[in-house]
Amino acid sequence: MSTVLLKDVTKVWPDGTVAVDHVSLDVTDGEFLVLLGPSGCGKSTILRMIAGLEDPSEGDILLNGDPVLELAPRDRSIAMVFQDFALYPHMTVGDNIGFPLRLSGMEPGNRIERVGDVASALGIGDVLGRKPSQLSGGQRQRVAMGRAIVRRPGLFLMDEPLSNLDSGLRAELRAEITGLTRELGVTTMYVTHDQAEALTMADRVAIMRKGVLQDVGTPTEVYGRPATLYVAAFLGSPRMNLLEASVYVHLDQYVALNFGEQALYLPWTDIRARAVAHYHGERIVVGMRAEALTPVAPEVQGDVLRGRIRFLEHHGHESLAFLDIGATAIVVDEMGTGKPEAEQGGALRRFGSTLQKLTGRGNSNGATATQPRDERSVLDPGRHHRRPAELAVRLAPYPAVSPGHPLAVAVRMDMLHFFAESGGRIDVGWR
Ligand SMILES: Nc1ncnc2c1ncn2[C@@H]1O[C@H](COP(=O)(O)OP(=O)(O)OP(=O)(O)O)[C@@H](O)[C@H]1O
Repeated sequence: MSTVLLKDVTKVWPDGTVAVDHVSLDVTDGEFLVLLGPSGCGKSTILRMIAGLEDPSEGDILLNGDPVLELAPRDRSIAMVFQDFALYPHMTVGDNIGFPLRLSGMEPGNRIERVGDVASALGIGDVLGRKPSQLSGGQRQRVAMGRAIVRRPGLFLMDEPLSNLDSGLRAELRAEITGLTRELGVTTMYVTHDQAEALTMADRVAIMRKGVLQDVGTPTEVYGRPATLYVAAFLGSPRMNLLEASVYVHLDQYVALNFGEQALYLPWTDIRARAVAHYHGERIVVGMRAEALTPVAPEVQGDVLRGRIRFLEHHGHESLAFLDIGATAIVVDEMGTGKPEAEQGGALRRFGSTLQKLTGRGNSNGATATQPRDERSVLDPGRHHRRPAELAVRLAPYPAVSPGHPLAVAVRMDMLHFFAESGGRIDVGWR
């Protein structure tokens, strides 16, 4: 049983690369936490620091409340599995799995029993007498996992253990890994760049970008209410539609989100309207996932966007239509600091200044209206770019439409996401 606590941890390599940038994270006892992010974002470095293989440049890492660097390696009770694992080729599967127990001096009878239990939990009980060369890739990876977990570590660290396997095997092993770690109650940190893997396996997902922790939450939280534009863009398939909108406030009536040729209206009674109203006269990014969009008959009015199908993608169980709606899409390459907008300190100040603009007087919540415009984070063209939007909409498997057809889609306003151009989420009380 283990807990892990990272307190403001930074890792700067000697060449100046900041691999991990002030990351704070806690992993509770028995939790399965997935570290998710693109290649080079610092995931492996975090695991290696927790294992005591690298020292943090700043900050503390506590294992069960004790600084990890003060613990002797044998007292850490950590097992690690990597993408490139090496089995002992001359040993049988059983001997490979049992090797750590032999090293620790466990008596052969107990050893054989423990190896048998682990092997059958991993579905390799029938190949214990084989050599690694006589196994499939998936079986070899199971042996590597068995060898890591057989000592019953308190903490299991896995670094992309499935990335060399084909997709069918990956899906199968995902379920086995989560089943096994839950059964054993072992705290697990699992690194991957595969968002589907993260969302299906994790109790909680921690999403990283360029060494910075962007968001931490259950799969439902990070998918349903992503903290930053980057997280919104990273999670989900098809990707979230991210549209540039200019905001216009009609006080006490609605907040108009203008997408160019058409608009949506957030009623003033909507709890998020006031947060979005801070951006009166400015541009924000409105996110809508395909599940927030439902094709409707052309005559339907209300919260509807209309466009023409540019192209269709057939995925077997569904089709995706990509609509030209005369709007501008934001394509995220790299986004600002990735900190929630509230932490960037702009939201309250901007609300004050917006209300002043609208009413000519100060606001009622006591926020000051002194934020100069040029202090704001602005769109950095090097970090994300715009292009004509192709709104992804889900259709039935064999839709009775083809490219060029007009299509109207009803928009679930309660499923919209609002982000500042600097990348932070702007609807207050967002989770
Ligand atoms: N020993 C090292 N010396 C210098 N830079 C390093 C070293 N190890 C890693 N880095 C750099 O630190 C950053 C983070 O690397 P890390 O391996 O933690 O990323 P990652 O998210 O695990 O990537 P991947 O998914 O590709 O393994 C990268 O920019 C990488 O090039």
